[in-house]
Amino acid sequence: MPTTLSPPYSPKTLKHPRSLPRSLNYLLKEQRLLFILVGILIGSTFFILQPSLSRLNSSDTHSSIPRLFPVTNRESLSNPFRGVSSYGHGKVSGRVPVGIGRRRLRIVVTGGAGFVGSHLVDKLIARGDDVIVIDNFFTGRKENVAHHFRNPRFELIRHDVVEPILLEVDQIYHLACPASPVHYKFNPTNVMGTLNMLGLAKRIGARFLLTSTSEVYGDPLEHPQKETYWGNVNPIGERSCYDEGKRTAETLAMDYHRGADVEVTDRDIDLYMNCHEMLNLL
Ligand SMILES: O=c1ccn([C@@H]2O[C@H](COP(=O)(O)OP(=O)(O)O[C@H]3OC[C@@H](O)[C@H](O)[C@H]3O)[C@@H](O)[C@H]2O)c(=O)[nH]1
Repeated sequence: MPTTLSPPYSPKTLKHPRSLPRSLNYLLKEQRLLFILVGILIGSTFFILQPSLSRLNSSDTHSSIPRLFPVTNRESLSNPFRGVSSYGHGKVSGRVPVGIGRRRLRIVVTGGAGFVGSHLVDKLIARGDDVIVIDNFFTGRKENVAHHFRNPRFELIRHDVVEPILLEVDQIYHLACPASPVHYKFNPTNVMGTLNMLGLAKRIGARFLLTSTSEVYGDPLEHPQKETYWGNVNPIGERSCYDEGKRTAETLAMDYHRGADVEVTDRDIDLYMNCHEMLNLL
């Protein structure tokens, strides 16, 4: 065999890995480094300024809405969300870059055909969320929400919250409650209804807002009532089933929070007549 023939296979010579000085050299050539630094600077300025600008905008829009009552709420005892970022506008604590808008939420409003509920529904729909109203029309009226009927983001279910219901939502605003003495005497909504809705919140991991009332303090001896005040209550009076019902609902809500990690907040809706405020609570 002739020895001059070249071997059938010659291994490829390995490229030298780029050495550090060569990479630096590449970066420094043609002012590439300068361009990178300017890019980083522009990017960070944008992300730093953007949240402050959007905060400015949102406070502008809020300023036209008068706060009807001082915000002395029942928060410090019962709101485990303090310090937790809220989905609502104006309270967003994280920085959300432009283009990544607020996620559209699916929300249940029980008692959404009532006075307070229907105004809350208007606000939620205007904010861009999907809203399901559950109401048995005990005291509420279909007409209160009729203007949303053609909106695909709105649903109305005739249902008594005293019976369980299964829905997939992110938040539950629980307002269903017989509000006048003639009605609330005969109705276990506050206990059974709240229990069912808390059970739902627990199963699907939804946040829960309970609309309470200053009547839980009974005939208070302190004015205004502080979070730490427990009230002066009459458990056997004419109106007691309303107060006791709401108190039980609060107890249940806190038990579900402590025992099942349900994120709850309960609010004295007498002080929170402004639905705009309520919107930012969950
Ligand atoms: O068992 C019931 C009772 C009542 N409801 C509904 O719940 C709604 C209650 O609305 P109302 O207009 O009577 O009362 P309001 O809107 O004034 O107050 C309501 O929201 C704020 C809460 O603090 C009150 O306790 C609550 O009743 C009605 O639409 C009623 O039909 C139920 O769906 N199920």
